[in-house]
Amino acid sequence: MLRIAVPNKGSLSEAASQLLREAGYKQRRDPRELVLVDARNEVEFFFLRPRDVAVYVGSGTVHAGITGRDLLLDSGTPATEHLELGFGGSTFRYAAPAASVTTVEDIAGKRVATSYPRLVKHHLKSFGVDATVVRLDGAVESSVRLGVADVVADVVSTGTTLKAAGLEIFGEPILKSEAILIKGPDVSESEIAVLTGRLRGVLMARQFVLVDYDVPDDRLDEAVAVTPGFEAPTVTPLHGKNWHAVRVMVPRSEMNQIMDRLYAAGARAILTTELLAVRV
Ligand SMILES: Nc1ncnc2c1ncn2[C@@H]1O[C@H](COP(=O)(O)OP(=O)(O)OP(=O)(O)O)[C@@H](O)[C@H]1O
Ligand SMILES: O=P(O)(O)OC[C@H]1O[C@H](OP(=O)(O)OP(=O)(O)O)[C@H](O)[C@@H]1O
Ligand SMILES: [Mg+2]
Repeated sequence: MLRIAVPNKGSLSEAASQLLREAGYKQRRDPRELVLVDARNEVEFFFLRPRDVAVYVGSGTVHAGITGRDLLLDSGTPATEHLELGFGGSTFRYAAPAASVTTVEDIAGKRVATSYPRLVKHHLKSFGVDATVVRLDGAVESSVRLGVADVVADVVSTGTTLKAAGLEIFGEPILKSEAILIKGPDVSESEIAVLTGRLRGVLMARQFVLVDYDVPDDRLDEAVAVTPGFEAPTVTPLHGKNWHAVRVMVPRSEMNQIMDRLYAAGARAILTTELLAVRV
């Protein structure tokens, strides 16, 4: 049975379970459940602390897991990134009280508070900067005000937490993170091919919509040029009319612009439909 680790709390937990649910897997109803067997899909889910997911996957006791790229890199385990999951996006950045520290080089000799010590030490080393890394469990932004650090290195999403703590980001992002599927060092692609295919299918169904339209034969090429699809659109003649019907996938984010352009190209009865799941 395939063993998959899922964050049991925190920012990634709900979205990870929702993604798995949409991919046809059973997910827990009670947030206190730690293990769940999905016998029909031959998968066992382990709900673990987000930070521990990479530890289990890296040690080989669990085949695959969902975590953040920042957590994977900080873990130092041999688990590897397999698939970007399109949620839990954040950047990992340095911040300090305005004007006190403005470049990575300025951190030399100072104290940096973080929950990601390995990641930060590695980054400082790559810049040749010698500094003291203070490891904290969370609420890192308070460390400067409370006098245990001069600089913080932490996850930034909206920036609200930093602002409230009177800190400003400086330097380039240390890392761009998002939720990812990771796999163990000895797990082959084929072992997790069904899981990967299903997750890709859900991500694709979220990113694309299906567009149907009718178009006069003499403007078919013009309309098809607007919606080339992946391979080629499905084009079917309409009965008793010099028109064709076209069915094609288009990016959800461009859906309305594409519908406008299709209308201008003579297409009519333009319909957009949500996709539930996709296999490509
Ligand atoms: N505000 C946020 N927006 C987006 N992603 C975030 C945010 N905060 C954390 N993350 C991401 O979530 C993952 C783990 O962070 P999370 O806060 O869920 O775990 P934790 O800090 O270990 O747990 P907890 O906060 O419950 O102690 C990381 O990959 C991080 O990048
Ligand atoms: O830029 P923002 O949108 O404000 O989000 C970033 C904050 O979210 C996370 O904190 P979390 O809630 O996980 O608390 P923690 O520090 O205790 O982990 C992260 O550690 C930052 O503090
Ligand atoms: Mg957190």
